[in-house]
Amino acid sequence: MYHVEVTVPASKSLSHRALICAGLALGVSRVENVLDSQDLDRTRACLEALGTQFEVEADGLVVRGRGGIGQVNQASLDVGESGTTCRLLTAVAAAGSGVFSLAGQGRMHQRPIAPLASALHQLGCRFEWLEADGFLPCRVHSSGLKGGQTTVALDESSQFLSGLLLASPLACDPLTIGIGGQRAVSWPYVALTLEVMRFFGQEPILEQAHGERWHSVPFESNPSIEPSKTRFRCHPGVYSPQRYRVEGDWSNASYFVAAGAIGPRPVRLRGLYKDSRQGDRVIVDIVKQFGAYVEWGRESLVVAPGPLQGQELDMGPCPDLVPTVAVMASLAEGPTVIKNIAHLQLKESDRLNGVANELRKAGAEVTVEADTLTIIPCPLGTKPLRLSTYDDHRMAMALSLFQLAGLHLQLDNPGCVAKSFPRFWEQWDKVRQASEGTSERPGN
Ligand SMILES: O=C(O)C1=C[C@@H](OP(=O)(O)O)[C@@H](O)[C@H](O)C1
Ligand SMILES: C=C(OP(=O)(O)O)C(=O)O
Repeated sequence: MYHVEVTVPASKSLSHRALICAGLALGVSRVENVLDSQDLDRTRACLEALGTQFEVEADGLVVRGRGGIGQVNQASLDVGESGTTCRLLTAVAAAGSGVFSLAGQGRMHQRPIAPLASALHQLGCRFEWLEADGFLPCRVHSSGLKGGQTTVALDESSQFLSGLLLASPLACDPLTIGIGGQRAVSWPYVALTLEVMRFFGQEPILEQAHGERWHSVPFESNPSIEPSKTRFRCHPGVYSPQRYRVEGDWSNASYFVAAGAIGPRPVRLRGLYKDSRQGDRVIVDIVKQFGAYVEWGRESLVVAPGPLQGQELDMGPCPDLVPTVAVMASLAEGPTVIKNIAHLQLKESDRLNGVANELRKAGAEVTVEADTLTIIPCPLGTKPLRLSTYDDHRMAMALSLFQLAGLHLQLDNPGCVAKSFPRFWEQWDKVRQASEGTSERPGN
């Protein structure tokens, strides 16, 4: 059957991490195929404020790092709406010496950083909250990280730990990072942090407690983490400059994987790495579980529609896929239950309630409990549908899947995709035109 073919952009998470490690390295790195998006602009600008220099090349960036942060005196970091920039670079900046002013935009001022601040406080930094305690804007006063022992709670975000790990080689002394709280959400993202750190020459050691003793263990992306029995041992060191190529983004691939699953046309995706450590690679297993057909070629993945059946899923490790899967579920047969996703409320929008609201407008029956979303598909209406993106890129991209069910969709802010995928609509047009034979976009 005729395929629609799309190329996915570079991984957002890996781009952030590669720029940070290259920016902290001593010497000149090349980071190829870096994601070009609003969030990465923020990470680049913040690293520049901390002393890293960038030059644009044909296929990426030349990055001149100074071997850490050092004495900065004063620096202002505007993290925009990027949680990853905020959490990762707050920890990295705190490894320098000076006063670091941090501010963001929009929803970023309501997304927590208190658990990270508490962990950094244990290492000698002081946070001055400028509006609400535990939220941006704030100032970090630091004379460097002293090493020793700290604990970070990961019930709300894994990014706190990723930040501490990235900063750990810059501490004066060896550092042990314990995991506090009841559970560790979004754990596969920690694997990405470790993978990029290792590439740039630094390797924190994961340990688990067995009785009284701690043992070093290999990192598994999907274990059931017992926070109090998990810790990282980190050593001071200097990142070494490297040539790093960013692979494709599985979170942003999810809209096209789901599009293939929903149909009517199979979708061929290029630019993805089959054995990626990105947790959102699990979208392939999820659509298969729903009933779609998936086939890997040498350099591409083809997803073809099947009769989709609702499922029960734990999506704690892969929160960014929830809007995608929720829309697909409302076009399937039978109920879908998505569990362990309380942290969805802390994203660019409250995605737990936002997804529920918009799916209901489309005709699905949706229940939200503390950390669970239940979706019962109902016949979709035929009237033009005006849906809200909440200025959230993942809401915009996921909701566009409704067009494949023949809905005439209007989105209030389609431009918000620029946060992670500025060329989304170009790629999406191919899918939509193949399904509808029109050239109309879901604009205002
Ligand atoms: O570390 C990262 O690159 C990310 C971690 C996840 O956030 P949380 O750990 O806050 O769930 C994810 O939602 C975000 O898009 C990217
Ligand atoms: C939550 C996201 O990103 P961030 O936390 O970096 O804002 C996302 O891209 O869905």
